[in-house]
Amino acid sequence: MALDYLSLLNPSQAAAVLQTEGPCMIIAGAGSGKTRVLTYRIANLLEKGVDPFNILALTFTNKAAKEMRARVEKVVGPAARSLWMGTFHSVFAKILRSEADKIGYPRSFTIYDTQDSKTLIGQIVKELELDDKLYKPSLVLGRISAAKNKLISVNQYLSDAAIKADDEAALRPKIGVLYQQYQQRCFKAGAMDFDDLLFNTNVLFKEHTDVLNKYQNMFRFVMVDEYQDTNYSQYLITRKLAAKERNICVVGDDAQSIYAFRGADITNILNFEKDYPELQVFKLEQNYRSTKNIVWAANSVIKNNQAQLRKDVYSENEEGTLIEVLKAASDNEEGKLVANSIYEDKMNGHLSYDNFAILYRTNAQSRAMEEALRKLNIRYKIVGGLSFYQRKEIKDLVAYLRLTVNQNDEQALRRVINYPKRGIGDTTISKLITTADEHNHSLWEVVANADQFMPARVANPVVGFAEKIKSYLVVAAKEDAFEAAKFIAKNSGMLEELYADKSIEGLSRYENIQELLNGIKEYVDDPEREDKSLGAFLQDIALVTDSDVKDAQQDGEAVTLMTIHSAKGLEFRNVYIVGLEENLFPSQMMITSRADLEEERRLFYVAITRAEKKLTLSYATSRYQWGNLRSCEKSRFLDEIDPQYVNFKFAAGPGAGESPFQHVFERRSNLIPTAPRKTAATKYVAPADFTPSDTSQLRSGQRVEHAKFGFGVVSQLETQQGTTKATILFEEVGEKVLLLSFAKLRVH
Ligand SMILES: Nc1ncnc2c1ncn2[C@@H]1O[C@H](COP(=O)(O)OP(=O)(O)OP(=O)(O)O)[C@@H](O)[C@H]1O
Ligand SMILES: [Mg+2]
Repeated sequence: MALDYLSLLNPSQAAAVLQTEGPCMIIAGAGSGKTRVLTYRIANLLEKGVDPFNILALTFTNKAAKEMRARVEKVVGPAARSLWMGTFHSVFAKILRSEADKIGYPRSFTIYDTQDSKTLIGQIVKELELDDKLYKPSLVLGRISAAKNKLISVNQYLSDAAIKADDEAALRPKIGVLYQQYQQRCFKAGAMDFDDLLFNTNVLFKEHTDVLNKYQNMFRFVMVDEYQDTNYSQYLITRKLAAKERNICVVGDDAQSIYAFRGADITNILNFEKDYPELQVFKLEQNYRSTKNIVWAANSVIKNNQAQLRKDVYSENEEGTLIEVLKAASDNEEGKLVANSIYEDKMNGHLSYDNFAILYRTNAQSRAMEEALRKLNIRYKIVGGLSFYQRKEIKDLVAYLRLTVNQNDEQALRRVINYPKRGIGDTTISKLITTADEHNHSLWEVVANADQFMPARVANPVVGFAEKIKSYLVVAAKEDAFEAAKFIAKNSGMLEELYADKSIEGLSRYENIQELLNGIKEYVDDPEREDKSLGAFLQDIALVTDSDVKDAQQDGEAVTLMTIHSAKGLEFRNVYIVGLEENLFPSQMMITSRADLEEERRLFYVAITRAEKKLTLSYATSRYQWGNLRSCEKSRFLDEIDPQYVNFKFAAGPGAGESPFQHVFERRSNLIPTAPRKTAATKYVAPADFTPSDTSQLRSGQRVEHAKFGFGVVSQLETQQGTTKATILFEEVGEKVLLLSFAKLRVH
């Protein structure tokens, strides 16, 4: 035995690890070692001689899977590499890659991301001439997604009286029709969205018992982490797979269920008991992660929830420091307080920036934090948010790659048919789309044969485009993903177009493309990679969660910034939970019922329990929202923590609201040599995700933000020969006259 792992477990944990046959469930508190038990359980099975191909372990993020695999490898060696381990989506996408043809999809199906789905829905709404305010793509997609997660097919949706009544009551009677159209279009395009990956796996297993049998025999041992967050569709897949051998082990914590809004269903835990009467249940109550104070505080919060299985979580670790609360006058000041506190703790405790995490409710809150960290020259990485693969130029090139692998991919085709510009106008594109619809052809078929029904002048560039894509197909068939992508980037004209743009933004777009090519190179150079094709690479990136992308990009020690949702299962020495204000956390949008409030509270519980040694909470008394400064009230959650575990010392006293650290902060900024001395406290720093707005409707008097000059107000607009010049009075640099077409402004 490479490692005596049983000595690293308490008796209940060890019992759960040794119980390898039959169904078992561990529903236990945060930090009690559930994930550790799963890991060692797998190691134990392998040591008992079980073939790694017979073990399926489902985790919540790709990152968690990677970590689990690494830990198993430490115990059992390279056998760990052959385990089936990953998120539901990645594992079943892989299975569909070899079985999709049985349910009518190509094996090389495309995976539509959320943005693709929304764009497609937007197009259908337009074509059906529906009100796009009523039928917002995100809302429609939400309804479709909820239906799919409950395994409600288009036909069931259209014929279900209760659903119909619901949609009619919401004045949105056409959702069923949109679902139908959307599904048809995806199918025709050979594409599946994220929910389809699970929905279609269910269809596959239902309609093809031979296939189900094959996987039942293969996955003799099934394990699921974070079971409380599975939805019905996922529940059914695991139930079907485990039906034969009944060796299924699930671990989770009902108090950490935070995905009800996406269809996660706590009744899956209750169903589990019904499905397997012979179930073995293990209890883990000792938290090994956090100090006593943190565990006590977390318990005092969660006990306000009515809907929960009673658990007694305790810690044998040191009592630790009290939980600190920081009160700031504004969101910017909140950022400063947090950045300063991180700096001090790192210096005083000789810690690494990796020990720190800042958690927030919404992605937008990262801006103030980023600004403050940058001013103190503290490295950070953002997990989630606008990821690399969300950037326009990356999506453009990826669209070319997708189209090369699957010509029916309509979203990809539309994205690049006239990019870079090749003389195919909007009217021509509309004509192509209507022709495809009228004749029930895919858009690609129409594009490739445009010369048959369009005058040569119009058809030539369209056919030329199709010829280009066909030539990429040939290259992709004989070259690896890197060579193919490089060829496509050049031949499509994208590289040239981006290279010609010498602005800072243009340069960074060009660099991003290079970065993508670097990434593909790294992918094909991996000695363990068997399939180096473009198709394999695309599948890989379609499934990387944002967190994984950032992970791969950043190295060196850095503070982690992320939403609480993406922090699930993770742990950090020092944790900051920021923005503890009413309407932000708990979120105004999410709380319309007691159940919603309880979900927000569970989210707070998840956040608190990420901390090992020190927890800091912060809030601001005013904050910009939609361009207006609003005053804020502190979150009710702060009052729910038993006050004996909290140190409110910064919130009271004269001058409350001003930063108690202000002087410290200023002094610090000056101490750090790399921070520019004079301007450290005031100089504008553009946020990392600076995305310019559409300025076609810009009016004078409007407040704008420029990546270099900061905030300002438009004082004059002047249009001559189609070129508009804007005179803007900037707060920091004074008046500037800018050409609107180049200016890259964000309108507030
Ligand atoms: N018996 C043990 N002895 C020492 N450390 C332990 C033991 N069990 C777990 N730990 C440590 O406690 C921490 C929490 O464990 P783990 O992440 O497995 O908990 P979890 O129940 O999965 O938490 P969460 O609910 O947040 O997912 C980890 O750092 C783990 O290594
Ligand atoms: Mg865990």
